[in-house]
Amino acid sequence: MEEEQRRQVEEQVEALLSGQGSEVTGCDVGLDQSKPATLKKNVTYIVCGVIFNDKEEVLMVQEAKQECYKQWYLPAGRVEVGESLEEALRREVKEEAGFDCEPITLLLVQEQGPQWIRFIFLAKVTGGTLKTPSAADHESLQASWWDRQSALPLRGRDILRLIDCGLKYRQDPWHPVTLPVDLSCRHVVQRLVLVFTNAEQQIWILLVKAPVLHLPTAAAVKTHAVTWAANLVVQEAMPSVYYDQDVNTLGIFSLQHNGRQHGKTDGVCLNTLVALVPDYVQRNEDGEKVEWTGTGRPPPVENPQYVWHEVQKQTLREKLLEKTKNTSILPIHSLY
Ligand SMILES: C[C@@](O)(CCOP(=O)(O)OP(=O)(O)O)CC(=O)O
Ligand SMILES: [Mg+2]
Repeated sequence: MEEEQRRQVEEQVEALLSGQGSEVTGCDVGLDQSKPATLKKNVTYIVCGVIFNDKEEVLMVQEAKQECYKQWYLPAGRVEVGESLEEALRREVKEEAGFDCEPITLLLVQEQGPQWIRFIFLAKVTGGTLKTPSAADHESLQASWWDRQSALPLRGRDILRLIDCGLKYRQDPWHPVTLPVDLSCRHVVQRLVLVFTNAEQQIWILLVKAPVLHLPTAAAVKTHAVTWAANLVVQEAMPSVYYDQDVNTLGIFSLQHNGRQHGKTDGVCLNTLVALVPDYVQRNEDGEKVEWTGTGRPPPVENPQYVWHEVQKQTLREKLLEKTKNTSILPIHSLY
């Protein structure tokens, strides 16, 4: 029975690695500290489009808002109730720049806790016309292609890094195309593929045992970064060695969002790869701290709800080791 469950977990991890999602059926950690996500109440999602023309100029919009009047920014805006992230992107680019667009991939997710998550897309123009000053309205004054060299009064310099992300990805698509998977979720959660690897190329994944073996799912709490949820899991699984570990969220395999039912499916599930790396020291059998040599087994779990599963499937092991080494997955940056 357990063997079958382990096999199923490995199958699920392979599916997540290929960018698929899977239904969020429950939450193991943090649900008591988090409420169902409700757009414009306890979560704000922002979409932002990085769009280039064939001269590698980037599409910019001139803001009409009082607080940033006549300053330039990427087309961006808040997701509205009932929208998918891609629908919000298309709407914002149309309203602010006049173009129809098609998302190519997510480039980056930025977060300041579940109450502010920004999804940056690389996208391409598929129709429409550039918004001119004669079409100025409350959404924007106009749009323009920017050569990224000439002086331009910016609403925020934070977009320079986003433009760089887009340029780098166009030149070298260094992670798989990653677009939101249309699966509903009530909370903002991280489903963790939390791994421990050693110098012998072995790799373990931390699993929760009941009701059946599964990947830990942790709800984001508003007082911490979304990615803090992984720390909560490690703290619960191995409290006495928690402070000797680095919990590194390496990136997102896939992202699930549906958004159609306000207050019921406003959540997001981030399927994340997290590496547990002992600090430069580990403890020996006598509990003394010793230099970690990169060999050996993962730190023992102390909570009977958790168990380490050593990956058996060769192809999965190789894929996970490669992802963990090269972090060739969608990045998530906590701006907390
Ligand atoms: C990331 C932003 O700076 C840009 C998006 O916000 P907007 O103010 O442009 O929102 P809309 O009015 O919906 O277009 C917002 C932020 O939180 O900093
Ligand atoms: Mg805007």
